[in-house]
Amino acid sequence: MLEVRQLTKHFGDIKALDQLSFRAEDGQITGILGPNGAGKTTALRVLYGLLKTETGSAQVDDIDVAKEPLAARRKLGVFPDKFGLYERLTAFEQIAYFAGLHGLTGNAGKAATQAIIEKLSLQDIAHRRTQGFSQGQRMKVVLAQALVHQPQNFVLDEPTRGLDVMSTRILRQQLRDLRDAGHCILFSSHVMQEVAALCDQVIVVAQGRVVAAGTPEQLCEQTGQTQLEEAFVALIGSDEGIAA
Ligand SMILES: Nc1ncnc2c1ncn2[C@@H]1O[C@H](COP(=O)(O)OP(=O)(O)OP(=O)(O)O)[C@@H](O)[C@H]1O
Repeated sequence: MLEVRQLTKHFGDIKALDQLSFRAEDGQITGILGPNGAGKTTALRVLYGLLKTETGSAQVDDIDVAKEPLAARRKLGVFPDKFGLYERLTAFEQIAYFAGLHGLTGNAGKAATQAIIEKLSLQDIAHRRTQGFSQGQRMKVVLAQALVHQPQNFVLDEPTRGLDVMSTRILRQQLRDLRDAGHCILFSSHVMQEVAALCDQVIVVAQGRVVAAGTPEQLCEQTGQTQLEEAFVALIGSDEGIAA
């Protein structure tokens, strides 16, 4: 479970978060949908423990992120918006390195690495250096490194940006599998189709505030629309910065 309560954050004169509160439950895929500059990335950075706010708190399961950042991070997998690989390392070494960062070293690290490699069907490429990997192969290695410590919660910032169709499909299926296994998935997006296709719950954010929250069907009902895109326009009064 992931929750933020009453977050306010300024960057100079810009109010990036304005009393932002939302909750993402276990066993659900929750999408934060909002136009450019709405505060999505800022909110996720607070959950990772990378950013402090002027007011409010962030919670990962029963842990307060500000008070116990390391404990919170152990329960969190993060799929970054831009990803790089250490190209001199093999996929196995890269994933094992991240296992080590989460305290899984020695045999425990190797076992965890082997387990996620099998889960994501990476056996064929596990012992190749990542230099020259296709985009789909790279994405799977990054996914494996984010999940190697078996976090209960998984946060992704615009996960499919720049991914090809095949990689996007693989990633979406993984998110559904994790959801079905009872994990909490939270991702940000400004791609309407992605949110409509994947999310159990949608949190619509604009100008650092939640303007609506509910299932895609509830948001449509609430606004008297049949399509999420139209519901979104009705909720925030514009579709600027949102991709169909
Ligand atoms: N480090 C920073 N310094 C100054 N301003 C920032 C910083 N980080 C974010 N902002 C500002 O805070 C606001 C919210 O930004 P944020 O990146 O959270 O939006 P977003 O919803 O993720 O947008 P996008 O969809 O474009 O990625 C924006 O006006 C942005 O310019």
